[in-house]
Amino acid sequence: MSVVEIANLTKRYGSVLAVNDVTLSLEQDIIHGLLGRNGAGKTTLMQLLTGQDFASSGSISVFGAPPVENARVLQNICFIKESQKYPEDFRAKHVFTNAPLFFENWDSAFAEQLVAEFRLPLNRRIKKLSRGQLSSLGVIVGLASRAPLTFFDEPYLGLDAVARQLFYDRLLEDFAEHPRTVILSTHLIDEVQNLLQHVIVIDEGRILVDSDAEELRGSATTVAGTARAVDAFTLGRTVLSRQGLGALAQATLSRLSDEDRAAAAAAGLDITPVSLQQLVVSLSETAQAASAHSGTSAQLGTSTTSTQREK
Ligand SMILES: Nc1ncnc2c1ncn2[C@@H]1O[C@H](COP(=O)(O)OP(=O)(O)OP(=O)(O)O)[C@@H](O)[C@H]1O
Repeated sequence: MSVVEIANLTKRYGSVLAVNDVTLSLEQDIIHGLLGRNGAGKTTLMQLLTGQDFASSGSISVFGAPPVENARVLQNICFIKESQKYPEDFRAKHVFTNAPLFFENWDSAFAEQLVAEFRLPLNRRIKKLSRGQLSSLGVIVGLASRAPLTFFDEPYLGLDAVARQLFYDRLLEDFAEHPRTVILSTHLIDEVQNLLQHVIVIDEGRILVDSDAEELRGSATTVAGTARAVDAFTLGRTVLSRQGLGALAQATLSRLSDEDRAAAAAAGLDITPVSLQQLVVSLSETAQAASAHSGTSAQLGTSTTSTQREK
């Protein structure tokens, strides 16, 4: 069942198309990754979905209704973002005393546990918190709110590696016990790749990928070897990216059949699966090249459309 349905959604800021004709649905109780380069449109999309901004055109349905000024919808949403504003003079503890008023499923014991684990100083004024501590505060609210629809927009700027791992661990554990729909926007793709069940890649406001994460992981392969062997093998196939170094080269290709693999191995090529991060980079590069070539926003090559939602 889908929690979010958007159709032909567009958001313009003057001449900037921050979100460009996006059609998408988000399934209930799934952890989604929302990935893309700086300025791709991730925050704008989340602002539209959380009723913080109006669309220029298109439709949005969240829990069956448009989110803007819709209390029934908004009370089921938690949006954690770096730019969160708190009342002047608020201390961290005030956030936790107020949170149950906003979040029906708020779990105070879980919040307390997380405060201890993240070592968040409760009595300190929020404006005095370090960047990482401020991120911890957001992450704790996002987890303990147990909102049916939870958005994390780059939630961990400034968080150290230990705290980030803690976030991933607690998210997965708590999600297992209390499934909900999560949208996690991040640039740290390698770190979260095993956390994500569904991956959405946005570029210049358009959806490049909308795919089950497992399917996506198996959807591309890198072959490496002599440039001559790589080029012979890739001739006639869709190449997502190619790097060369002197007489050596490697190319990332979309899904290879068993026969393709055997042929690559017979040609002396090394075959390795592509990480989600490499894949996102390759797809973004392909899209950019296509965009530059056609003068319009990119569509992926035919062989990668299997990773895109059927429209
Ligand atoms: N209020 C605004 N006025 C004008 N342009 C805006 C506004 N908000 C966003 N934009 C532009 O819209 C585009 C999408 O921005 P958005 O913040 O959604 O990207 P993002 O994917 O979240 O980027 P990042 O990863 O850098 O946070 C960018 O080109 C940005 O400059």
